[in-house]
Amino acid sequence: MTIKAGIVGYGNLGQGVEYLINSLDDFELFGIFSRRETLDTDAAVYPVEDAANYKDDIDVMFLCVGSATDIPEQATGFAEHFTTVDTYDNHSKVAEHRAAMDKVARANNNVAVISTGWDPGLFSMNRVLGLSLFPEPVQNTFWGKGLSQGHSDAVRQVEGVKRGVQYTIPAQDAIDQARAGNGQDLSKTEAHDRIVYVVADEVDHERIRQEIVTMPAYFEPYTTTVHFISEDEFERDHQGAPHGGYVITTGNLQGHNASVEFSLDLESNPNFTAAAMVAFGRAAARLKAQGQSGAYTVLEVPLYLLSPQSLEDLLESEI
Ligand SMILES: NC(=O)C1=CN([C@@H]2O[C@H](COP(=O)(O)OP(=O)(O)OC[C@H]3O[C@@H](n4cnc5c(N)ncnc54)[C@H](OP(=O)(O)O)[C@@H]3O)[C@@H](O)[C@H]2O)C=CC1
Ligand SMILES: N[C@@H](C[C@H]1CC(C(=O)O)=NO1)C(=O)O
Repeated sequence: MTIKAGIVGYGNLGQGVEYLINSLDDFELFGIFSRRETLDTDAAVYPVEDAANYKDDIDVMFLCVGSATDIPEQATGFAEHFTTVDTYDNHSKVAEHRAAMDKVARANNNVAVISTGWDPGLFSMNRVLGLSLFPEPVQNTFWGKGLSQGHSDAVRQVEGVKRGVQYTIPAQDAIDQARAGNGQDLSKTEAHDRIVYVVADEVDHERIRQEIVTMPAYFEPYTTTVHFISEDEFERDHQGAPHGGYVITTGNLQGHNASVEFSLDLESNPNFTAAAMVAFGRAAARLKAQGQSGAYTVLEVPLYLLSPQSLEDLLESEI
């Protein structure tokens, strides 16, 4: 089965998805749907407002737009016409997003796999797995040091921000405590600092700083530092998007300690997120082919559907 893919949004994530779709044997790229008329790509480019005209040409539409505003405003409109995959990562509103996508996807006999990527995504899967293993599990999640695309997108949505990125810094002593099984009293908000770099006109600096540090869900619970820099400094010092993190779960079984750790070390956050998104896109196409409809988080997608191999082959080689 060759999966015909569309991409909405040609930012960091959209470019990563394009690379993967062009690299994989079971996908082919129909085109890219953008708010901009010209993009630096060899792929066919279409106005995003015309997307519904191509509903019969695309098996899976990858929504590579921002989570701060784009997904809440646009995703259900795509789920009306397409089977979709998104990386929505405002954790506090994932259940709300799932309900909205489920209603539209079911009404239109489409599948919507939401909040894919690594957190939410692979970290979510590993948190649930770790918590399922022990009577009294102790679990901690750490991100970084690295560039959060979601937090950077949220910064860029603040009026007056011309360029913006956010780096997440975990406290090493907190990680050490979690690994030693002493993470029960750790607070994720106290265990991480958030550092933001912004290019903006000086007259807007104080307002922008306040809007960022008080931004609910993204920054308000954390210690956040905002630096204002020049365009030249931004170009010089803020290229690339490395990231990573850990989900650490410890527990005791009849007097025997156990520690379970899932870690990521990413040279490119967007390329890895795209890899997770495309694997769930493969699952979305299969769920649709099975006659399924509605919204699915990563916790609800059978793992084997992500693989390019058949279940039979996986049972032979990977069980
Ligand atoms: N769940 C997870 O683990 C992860 C989730 N994410 C999510 O992915 C989302 C997208 O991240 P990312 O791709 O880095 O965001 P970008 O800001 O790079 O792209 C988002 C959108 O902005 C538009 N855009 C990009 N560049 C320009 C430009 N130069 N001018 C005008 N518009 C532009 C694009 O739309 P258009 O082409 O129409 O202009 C694009 O769809 C994040 O908001 C985050 O929430 C990211 C990483 C991990
Ligand atoms: N969704 C995140 C992926 C991870 C990174 C992160 C953080 O640094 O706070 N939280 O979740 C992203 O957009 O990069």
